[in-house]
Amino acid sequence: AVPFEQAFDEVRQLRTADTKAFSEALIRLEARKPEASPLMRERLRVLQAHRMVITGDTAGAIALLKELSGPGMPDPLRFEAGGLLANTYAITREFHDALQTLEFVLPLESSVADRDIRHTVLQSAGIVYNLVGEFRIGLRYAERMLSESPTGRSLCLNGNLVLESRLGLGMTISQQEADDTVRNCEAAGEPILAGFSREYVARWHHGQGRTREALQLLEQGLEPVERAGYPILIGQFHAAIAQYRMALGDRAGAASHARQAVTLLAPHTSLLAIVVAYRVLYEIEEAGDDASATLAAYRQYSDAERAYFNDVKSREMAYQVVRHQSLQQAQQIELLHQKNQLLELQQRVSEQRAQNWLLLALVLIAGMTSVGYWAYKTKRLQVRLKRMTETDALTGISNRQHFSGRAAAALGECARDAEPAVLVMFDLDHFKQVNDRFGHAAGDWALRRVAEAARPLCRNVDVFGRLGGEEFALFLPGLDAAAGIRLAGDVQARFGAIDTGAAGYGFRIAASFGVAAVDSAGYSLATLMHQADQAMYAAKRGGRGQVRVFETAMESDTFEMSPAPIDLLRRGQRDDVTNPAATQPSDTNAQRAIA
Ligand SMILES: Nc1nc2c(ncn2[C@@H]2O[C@H](COP(=O)(O)OP(=O)(O)OP(=O)(O)O)[C@@H](O)[C@H]2O)c(=O)[nH]1
Repeated sequence: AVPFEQAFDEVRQLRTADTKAFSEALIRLEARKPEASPLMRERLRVLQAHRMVITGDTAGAIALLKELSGPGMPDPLRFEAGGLLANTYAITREFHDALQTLEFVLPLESSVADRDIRHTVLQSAGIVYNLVGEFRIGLRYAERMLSESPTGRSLCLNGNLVLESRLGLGMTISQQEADDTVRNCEAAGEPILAGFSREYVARWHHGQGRTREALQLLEQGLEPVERAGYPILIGQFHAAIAQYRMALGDRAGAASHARQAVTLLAPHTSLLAIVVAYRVLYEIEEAGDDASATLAAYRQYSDAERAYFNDVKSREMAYQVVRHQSLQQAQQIELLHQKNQLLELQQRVSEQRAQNWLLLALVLIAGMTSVGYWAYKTKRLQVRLKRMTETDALTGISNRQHFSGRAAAALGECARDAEPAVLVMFDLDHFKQVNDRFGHAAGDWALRRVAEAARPLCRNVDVFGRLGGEEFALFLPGLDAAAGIRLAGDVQARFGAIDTGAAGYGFRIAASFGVAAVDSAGYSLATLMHQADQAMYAAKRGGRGQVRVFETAMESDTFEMSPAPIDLLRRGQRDDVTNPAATQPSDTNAQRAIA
């Protein structure tokens, strides 16, 4: 007999290709359980959960998969089981749970070396994101997997994911792509997946006005799909055939297929295919002269349509609920809120001013106490508002504007007393990947931890601010460049100690630091900021995770590389110039920073 692991892989490959053979082979494999390693035994349970899903015991599968993807289990197992769990939730239409499961499952991808397992889970993720209307994310997963040259079943699934996402986004598809996808699925011996690809391609043909081709494609594919025995897919075929026959004027054929679709799909009230089938039946009745039959058909059609739209809405809602709001939105809201408060305050102040005269009279009677109270309240409001406009909403430290104001004032004092001063600027490394891989909420979490980590190292006279995005600055009056370097090192060490596990992820936080002191910049904040930025830029270019002090050579460096003005280099273009990794996703540095 073949070794257990090999037998296991063979059984696993059967799971969608031939469900009956899969169930039988799984029973034989279960008998060999004593030979299996502890991890393989748990993976065997994942396959058992898969069988439960196939046989309709989704509740049993969910309970088992929750256990297998639980926090105590090894990461690769959690990943594999969690992927199937998300998939199962999608089948039971619990999209909120599906998305929440993916939130913890996807970051575990790096713990799994086996491409097939990784792709299986990423494909489930792609399918779920498409189901909630996030086709762009689905497409991104599919394209990422395609870049790893999948074969067989995986190639077929990815092709389907690409077609589904592109159709969802209203993008174009090439004839070649459409043909290849169907052919790849057929070649993989996956009749059900081949059926799905035919269905997508037919939909595309129909959308392009080639209804005859769409019809032919489905009619040719109907027989193998019926043999594969997956009722939803067979129903979808019948519904689409009915729709296309109707469009081509064949009412009798359309009616017969529509009825078959309704019979097969009746338990799944929120499918688009059932809406299509009912619409065909309604259109046929409408052309006849039986008014009450027309009305009855119309009711069924409109009920189905309403159920479908409600379902689409609730899926999209699930995504919105699970996805944490992006910072930009949050900041915009915050800004509006602050503006409102300012207006409110201005109004209140002017109202209060008007009332002050009246108050004067009252003061004569009520005494000074009430004036004091009034002034105190106004003052408190003003102070609160001032604080709000000065701080960065996410991290609670100074925002760019306030930082600049305070640093300029402190620098002025240093100039007057001929004291040293140093500016330390830093920018988190590969932060985009934190957002991309773990979501904006994780990125926000990291930004807050970063501010918290650096703040305790500041003295009262120091100014600490967030300049924007993942860029921060510390202004240290009375200190020189050497002290700035030391501080940068201490801050970096504290970043290294941040436990991202607390946020449920595993990534490393590091930054590139640029230091500039008044020895080189003079007492101009603009020059200090510019020089610290140049030094930080050199730290990025030098491999990130380092501290660099400004040197005049850096200045000329920049200009040699590009004649663009500094400002332009600062925004966006800098990556292209200094970080070839930006265009090479396989950059090993980038991988390491996240791992
Ligand atoms: N979560 C979150 N992300 C932010 C915020 N502000 C900026 N970002 C993101 O920070 C990322 C910055 O990316 P890049 O400028 O490409 O830099 P990077 O990925 O850190 O790479 P290097 O700086 O070159 O090491 C972008 O993805 C921004 O969307 C924020 O307030 N919250």
